Amino acid sequence: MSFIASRIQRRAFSVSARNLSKVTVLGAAGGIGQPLSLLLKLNPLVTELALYDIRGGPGVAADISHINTKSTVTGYDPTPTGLANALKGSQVVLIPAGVPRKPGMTRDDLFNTNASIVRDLAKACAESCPEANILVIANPVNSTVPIVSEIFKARGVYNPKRLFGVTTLDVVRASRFVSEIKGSDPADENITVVGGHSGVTIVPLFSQSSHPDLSANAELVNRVQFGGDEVVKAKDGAGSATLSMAMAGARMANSLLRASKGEKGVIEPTFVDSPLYKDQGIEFFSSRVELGPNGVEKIFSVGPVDATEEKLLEACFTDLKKNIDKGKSFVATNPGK
Ligand SMILES: NC(=O)c1ccc[n+]([C@@H]2O[C@H](COP(=O)([O-])OP(=O)(O)OC[C@H]3O[C@@H](n4cnc5c(N)ncnc54)[C@H](O)[C@@H]3O)[C@@H](O)[C@H]2O)c1
Ligand SMILES: O=C(O)C[C@H](O)C(=O)O
Repeated sequence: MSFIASRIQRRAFSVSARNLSKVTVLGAAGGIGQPLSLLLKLNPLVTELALYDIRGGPGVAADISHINTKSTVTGYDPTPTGLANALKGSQVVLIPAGVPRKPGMTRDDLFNTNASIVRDLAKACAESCPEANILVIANPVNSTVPIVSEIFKARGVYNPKRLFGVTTLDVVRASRFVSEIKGSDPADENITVVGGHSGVTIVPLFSQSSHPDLSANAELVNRVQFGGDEVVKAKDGAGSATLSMAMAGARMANSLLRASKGEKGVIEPTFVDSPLYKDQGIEFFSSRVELGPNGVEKIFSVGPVDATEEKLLEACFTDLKKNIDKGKSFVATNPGK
């Protein structure tokens, strides 16, 4: 083959490789995993969908694979080899694997079960797809994201631009709740929510929206901070938000895929390794983040806040720091196999 022909062939390969987007869901047979996988199957940017769960992955995959969109769908056996194959070549890995809350529980009450699930899945990711974008949905997000970072660091493959705690549901809720009050279209309500993803660590910044008066609406602020509890209570022991979460997770994955294809100006709120409050010992923080081909492109600062929001941020910092430290020390004391 001539030099030019081989160059053309190599270029064609790299262009088509760039157009291939394998997305993996770990926990694909669960309450979130199933509708999330369905929404990903409907996304034309996804070319290959890999579904893994400790039970039921192949069944969900067989079902979804009959949907007549172009992507291929494969369900993997719950074995180390199945997990490795599900992850190999993946560009985006979503992790909703883990137990959900029951009424009366906080997200932190899930730590004892979910920390080791996420730790072990993170090890598999570090091994099989160290360059993938990892989107952590499993709670408590404030602690599970630091767990993933510690595992990647220990293996020398940590890239802070590729690790995301999914906090999209908080802005989805905030815009919906505001629209209910204002009688507006939620699509027109852009509400910034910063901090973390549990209770008082969720800080909506209504002063930055087109309704600055709403920052004084304590009931609304509380509803955004504890929106998850509303669903847990209504489901009465049958779990937490799954359908709205699937929509939020699919939106975040879609934004990452769009940005990875070169689209500019794609911004999502997400819990990332962030410089914003590192001087106060807070290593991860959710704020508006511009996404790009390398994952995190730009982390926006919180911006101006009013006196009420200043107090909310103070309460957020105290809890968030504890949650992050808890995740980090878990890996130090429970490194697993
Ligand atoms: N980030 C958010 O905004 C947000 C929103 C809603 C729920 N969540 C969290 O997402 C998690 C999942 O919620 P759900 O309602 O889908 O729960 P679920 O119990 O319905 O589903 C969890 C799935 O994970 C699987 N699983 C467990 N261990 C696994 C492992 N080691 N490998 C692969 N799969 C494994 C289970 O078999 C199950 O199918 C919970 O921790 C919940 O708190 C987060
Ligand atoms: O509330 C929960 O436990 C699930 C999730 O974090 C949510 O915000 O709905």
